[in-house]
Amino acid sequence: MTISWTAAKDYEDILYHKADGIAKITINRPHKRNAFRPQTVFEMYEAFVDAREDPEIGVVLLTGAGPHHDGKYAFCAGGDQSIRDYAGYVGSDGIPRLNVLDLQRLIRSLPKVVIALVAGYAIGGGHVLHVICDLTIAADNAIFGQTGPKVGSFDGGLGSSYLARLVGPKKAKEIWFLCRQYSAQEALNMGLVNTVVPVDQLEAEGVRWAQEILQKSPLAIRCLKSAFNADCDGQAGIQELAGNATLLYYMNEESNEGKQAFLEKRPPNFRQFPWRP
Ligand SMILES: CC(C)(COP(=O)(O)OP(=O)(O)OC[C@H]1O[C@@H](n2cnc3c(N)ncnc32)[C@H](O)[C@@H]1OP(=O)(O)O)[C@@H](O)C(=O)NCCC(=O)NCCSC(=O)c1cc(O)c2ccccc2c1O
Repeated sequence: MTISWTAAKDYEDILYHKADGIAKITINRPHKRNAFRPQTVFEMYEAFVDAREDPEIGVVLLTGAGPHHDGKYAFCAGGDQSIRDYAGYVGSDGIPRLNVLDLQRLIRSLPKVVIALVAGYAIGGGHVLHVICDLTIAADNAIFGQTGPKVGSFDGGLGSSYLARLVGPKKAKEIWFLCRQYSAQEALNMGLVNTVVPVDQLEAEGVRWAQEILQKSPLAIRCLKSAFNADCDGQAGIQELAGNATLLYYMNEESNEGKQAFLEKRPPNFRQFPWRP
């Protein structure tokens, strides 16, 4: 399936494209297996906000540039260890950050579908990124795994608790405690990804899934996404789900009567609306 991407904005560490209701965010540091630094995360955050605010966009594809010169592919190898210091990953401003956690929350709360397209390595914080995406399409060369306990890190948030939701607590503990690498087929078998396709068909498959989703009701998809996340995300999840209820209520005559009455300085006539069973 071919699609004519248009560059939406130029960045240093990512590529950002749009076409036909789909946004594509590509981590573009293949020399580092697409490991992220704070700037990479800031740029991704900005692109995701842009996609959220654009009413034409219903699906975001998240992927990694590649292959690198050595022929290897990567979705993302997590935080750039060469700039990791006390208290986080240090950017050009000298401030250490773990700002990928902000990005994780943004992806989960985005009222649109986010699909990870994974070719090659999805490792460490890069693995967590695909885990929190709504759907994952893996290339047949994809390799999944956590490295935290090997490199002196851990993600005790969504990276572990939500992973356990996907693959079950025993498997999630195995992934974190042993730091092994898993093939695309193993990932499919444990429910970590939705499907596996040949690497040269990865983007086309992602576009196909996106186009199928775009035929569906935006409000239904929006409410379903927040419903899927609500219990895991606690009060923030309930806030999101309830926000969608308010949004729908604002689109309703009954809600409009309250606002109109206020503006017209008259008592509201809510007696015209039924108390539904
Ligand atoms: C991904 C690999 C398994 C690939 O191995 P391979 O042998 O194919 O390639 P190389 O190892 O030779 O790598 C090629 C080239 O890329 C550089 N590189 C790869 N990954 C990183 C990285 N993460 N950081 C920096 N640089 C990287 C590598 O140095 C090579 O460069 P040369 O100049 O030497 O050519 C393998 O590369 C690998 O295991 N990578 C490390 C994976 C890893 O441990 N990632 C970090 C985990 S911790 C994390 O991501 C993390 C981030 C957060 O922001 C958090 C926030 C809050 C809580 C937790 C967090 C967290 O855990």
